Amino acid sequence: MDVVVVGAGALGAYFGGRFEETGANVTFLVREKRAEQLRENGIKISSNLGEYKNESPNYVTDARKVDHADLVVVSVKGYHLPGTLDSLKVLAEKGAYVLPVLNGIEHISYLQDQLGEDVVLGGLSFIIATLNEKGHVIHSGDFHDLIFGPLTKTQTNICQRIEKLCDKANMNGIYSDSILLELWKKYTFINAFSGITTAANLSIGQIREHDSTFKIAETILQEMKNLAKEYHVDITGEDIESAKSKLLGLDKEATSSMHQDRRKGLTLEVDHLHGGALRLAKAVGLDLPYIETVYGLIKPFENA
Ligand SMILES: NC(=O)C1=CN([C@@H]2O[C@H](COP(=O)(O)OP(=O)(O)OC[C@H]3O[C@@H](n4cnc5c(N)ncnc54)[C@H](OP(=O)(O)O)[C@@H]3O)[C@@H](O)[C@H]2O)C=CC1
Ligand SMILES: CC(C)(CO)C(=O)C(=O)O
Repeated sequence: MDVVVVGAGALGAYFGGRFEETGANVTFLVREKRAEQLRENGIKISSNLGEYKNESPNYVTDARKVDHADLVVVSVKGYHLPGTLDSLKVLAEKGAYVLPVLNGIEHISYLQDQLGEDVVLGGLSFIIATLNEKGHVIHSGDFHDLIFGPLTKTQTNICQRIEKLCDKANMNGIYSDSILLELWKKYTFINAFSGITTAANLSIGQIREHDSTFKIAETILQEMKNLAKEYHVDITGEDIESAKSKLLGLDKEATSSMHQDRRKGLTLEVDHLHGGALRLAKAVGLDLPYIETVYGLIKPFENA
């Protein structure tokens, strides 16, 4: 399969590297600075689940240089998505399907509007990954799940092909028949987890020590359930309990990628995640007071 990865950051370099490892033809579509890093340092994954290195990965800085693509994995931050649009249009015109793996939900309808409904697949990931100063992936934790699935009936075949590719790869690829629900479940979890850890500037263990602080995360889960319902997505009480158990079961040092970005002084995805929930809520006349509060607390740290 010919795969283009747009955004060779933590996620893109990880999953792109894992696909490359199977022998798939992977091209990283990157900007100039990252191209220089790939030229000098290649792709490298450090992980307890298996190391990988490619000293000379395929990369381009211009989508028009890609001859053919079956699949485009989009792994940029929410605030960088508009900047990828011209490239995605070029690749979609060449017949590629687009698999975004960003956290959040608004990007799905945004991409569908721009590229056409049939082009955009549903995708998300559970992984803890970051890039070091050389641009190499540091994967921690013992999970590396890529969940994907069709958002229209026409996408079954490409999703089966992705499943076959994932089966060969060192990752946990999961084909979901209800990817929209999975996207909302992840969005629910991440808004609670990234919201409380980033706003409090604490890892999850310290949050759990204070009932009144943990309660904020629990209430965000509930608010996201109410929001999903307005969009005809049924997140159940059991799903909320399972998200809460996940927060309770995480290693005490664990924290969200947004909180890690805050610690590093990087730009935060708060507008894409919590801001997105507030926009969706406003459109249906719903109040999300806890999410609004957390959004306000994180906002001053948004820009690097
Ligand atoms: N990291 C994690 O553990 C997890 C992250 N996620 C989600 O995945 C998404 C990606 O996160 P992550 O991989 O951490 O982000 P990173 O910041 O590590 O990577 C994003 C990459 O996108 C590149 N980029 C931005 N704009 C463009 C463009 N126009 N063309 C090409 N490349 C571009 C950036 O390159 P440049 O160097 O040029 O700026 C950067 O390398 C986010 O939505 C995040 O919430 C989900 C699960 C876990
Ligand atoms: C919770 C986690 C680590 C799961 O992948 C995540 O998506 C994030 O922090 O952005």
